[in-house]
Amino acid sequence: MGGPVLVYGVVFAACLLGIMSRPTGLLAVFWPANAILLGLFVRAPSLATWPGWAAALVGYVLADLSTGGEVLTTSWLTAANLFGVIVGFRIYCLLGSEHRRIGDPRSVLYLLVISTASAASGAVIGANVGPVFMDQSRWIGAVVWFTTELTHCMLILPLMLTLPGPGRLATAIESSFSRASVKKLVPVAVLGLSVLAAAGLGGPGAIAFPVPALLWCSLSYGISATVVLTLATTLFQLLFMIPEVPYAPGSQSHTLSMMSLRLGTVLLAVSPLTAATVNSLRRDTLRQLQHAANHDSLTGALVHGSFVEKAEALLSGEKRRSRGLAVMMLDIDHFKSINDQYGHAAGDEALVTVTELIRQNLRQGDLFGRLGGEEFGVVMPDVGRDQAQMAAERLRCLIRDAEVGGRKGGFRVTVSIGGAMEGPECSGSFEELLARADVSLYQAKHAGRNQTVFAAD
Ligand SMILES: Nc1nc2c(ncn2[C@@H]2O[C@H](COP(=O)(O)OP(=O)(O)OP(=O)(O)O)[C@@H](O)[C@H]2O)c(=O)[nH]1
Repeated sequence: MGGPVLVYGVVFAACLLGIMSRPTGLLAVFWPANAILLGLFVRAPSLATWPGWAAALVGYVLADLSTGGEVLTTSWLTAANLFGVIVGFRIYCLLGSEHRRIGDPRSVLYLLVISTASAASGAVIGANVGPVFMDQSRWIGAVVWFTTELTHCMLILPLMLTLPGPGRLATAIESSFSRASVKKLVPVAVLGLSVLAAAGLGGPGAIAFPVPALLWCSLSYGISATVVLTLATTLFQLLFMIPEVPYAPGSQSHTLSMMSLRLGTVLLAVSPLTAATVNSLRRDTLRQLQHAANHDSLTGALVHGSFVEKAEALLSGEKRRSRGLAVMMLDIDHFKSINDQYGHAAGDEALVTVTELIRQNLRQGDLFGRLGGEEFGVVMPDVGRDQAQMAAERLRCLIRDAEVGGRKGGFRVTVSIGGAMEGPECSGSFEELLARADVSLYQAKHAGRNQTVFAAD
């Protein structure tokens, strides 16, 4: 029940907004209802049920009738509005979900094609606005309807499809402010300057002045921020910068020239939006590649190189803290015979079990990685020797008591642990610390395995 009520409320409010911009007896200048309804249904397809469409119809009709619309005019205007939205929505249903949130470089082009199809469909019925509202031909009526609808779709749909939900929006704004710096604000400042320069200099080419700055913004910020900046720039241009055309207002040539300028202004947004999607896809791919390069595919733990790199960074930061830093090496005992006895897959399962146990029992800020084969490394910053030894023993006992592969007759594994401390009395590089932990591990193995040995300071 809540869905249709929401749809009705949104359509009714959007229509009232449009009607407010409608001079008496003329066509509305701003009509966001169709693009908003299309965006709502594309974003939340579960709302596009029969009751949802019926609620939209009631919203259109009641908004018009309650503000003095005549039944016949209201009927064909509503038919034109709804027909355009239905066509747009049906085409969107044919596309993958990534295009519904503008997550692919082709999404903006699809958006343009769908907006064109939706606007053209509505214009077939909406062409009547020519003779009824403008004292012009149906052809001019169709052009005006088409241009107005396409403009609104290209302005409103990107925002509706990319705006994060309320929770994510608050987090995104918070993190943007926390990461904001003067350097990061340069592209948006240049955009502001180029818009001002365009407004100041004027002329037919001025609408393209902000495009380079918009492209810079699209390469510097995420897709949502680019959509907002593009929308703000385009709206500013549409409201304050459309140049005069050399035709008498009200003439056919004047109407066509104004529509052409309006369309050209909106279509300039295609490049920055496409660049933003390409850039955000590139960033996501890089992030995934970086994660794959830094983490072991079986256990998800850091690989040797990344572990050492992060440990060295931790060690250089640690020197400024009060307590020591512990480095431990954990090695599964007789792992070769586990593989031989239970099979390689069971050996892998043992590696995953040990990884999970270690990971779950470390503090936030501790570092953990797989050094190779059945050998793991742990760095605990800001600990004393006793505390580190206790933590190592606890890990050893937890691993000893856990069962691997319980479903088809499980088995147990043990680990030997070698540790070394870094502190005021025993400083050194991470390489030296790891070498001392390795010697302790060797001693633990030599002394019978399943035990912890810490190097003397
Ligand atoms: N299942 C599995 N086995 C691995 C993996 N990486 C290394 N191994 C095996 O781990 C075994 C390590 O054997 P060793 O170095 O002899 O050590 P160990 O048998 O644990 O003996 P100690 O360390 O002395 O207790 C080798 O048989 C490797 O093939 C892996 O990713 N999965």
